[in-house]
Amino acid sequence: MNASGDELAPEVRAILDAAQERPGGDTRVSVDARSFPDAVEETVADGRIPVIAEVKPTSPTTEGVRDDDPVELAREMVAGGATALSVLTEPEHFGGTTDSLRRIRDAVDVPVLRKDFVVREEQLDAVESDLVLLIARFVGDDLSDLVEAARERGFQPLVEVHTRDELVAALAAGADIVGINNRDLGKLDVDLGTFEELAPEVPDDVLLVAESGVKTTDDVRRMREAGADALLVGTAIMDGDVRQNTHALSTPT
Ligand SMILES: O=P(O)(O)OC[C@@H](O)[C@@H](O)c1c[nH]c2ccccc12
Repeated sequence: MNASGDELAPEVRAILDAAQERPGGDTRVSVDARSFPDAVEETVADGRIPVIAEVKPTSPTTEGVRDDDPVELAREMVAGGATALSVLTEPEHFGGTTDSLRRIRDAVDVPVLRKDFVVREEQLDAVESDLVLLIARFVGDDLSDLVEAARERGFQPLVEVHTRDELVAALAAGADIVGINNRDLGKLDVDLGTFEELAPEVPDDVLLVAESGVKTTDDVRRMREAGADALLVGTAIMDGDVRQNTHALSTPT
């Protein structure tokens, strides 16, 4: 697999070029992670739907920037019933910072996913988090090594895939938390059918997350019926009252 991905939307190409240059941390982190599988189980036992709410100040597919205090947004998401949070730390295209992740993780007690374009081992050391995103398309042949490097530091790696080949690579790398991204990072368009197509190929003991494009309770139901253990929602939560939006999407209808 080509680690850089040849046919990428220009915005994504720019994100990836910037990510490749980004330095890592100087010292190796050692994380005492909050268990994501336990958090999912507790939510289900509570009769609610596990939602990972994403603090995403902006993105290449969003208009404008939300400049509220990220910590306040995070608290509201948890008050609305979020099982976990996803925090963008990519600075140039998503308005994220490692500092806001640090502050958010101090302020809440749910597991926090670091959302970034990690392509080299030392970039794992930039900041502590409970889960860390590894995007199969971008790490290519280094996936197994990065999964292992993440686990050695105490992170729970969430491996993101968009195609069958990437899913096969993720499972071969030993991923036990897999996110199927409905957004094609080549074209940036979203199709919930991606999750429906790939989910049946995922073994039952893998925790499966449906990512991107989930906007309504109907979308939530559709992804749950297709086998999603949890949903990762950004835009539809960030648009408006984040507490109310999180509550609506995590409440069974
Ligand atoms: O805003 P949405 O459509 O709800 O999507 C959230 C999340 O899945 C999306 O932000 C995302 C999925 N994979 C990524 C990788 C990097 C940055 C962002 C992402």
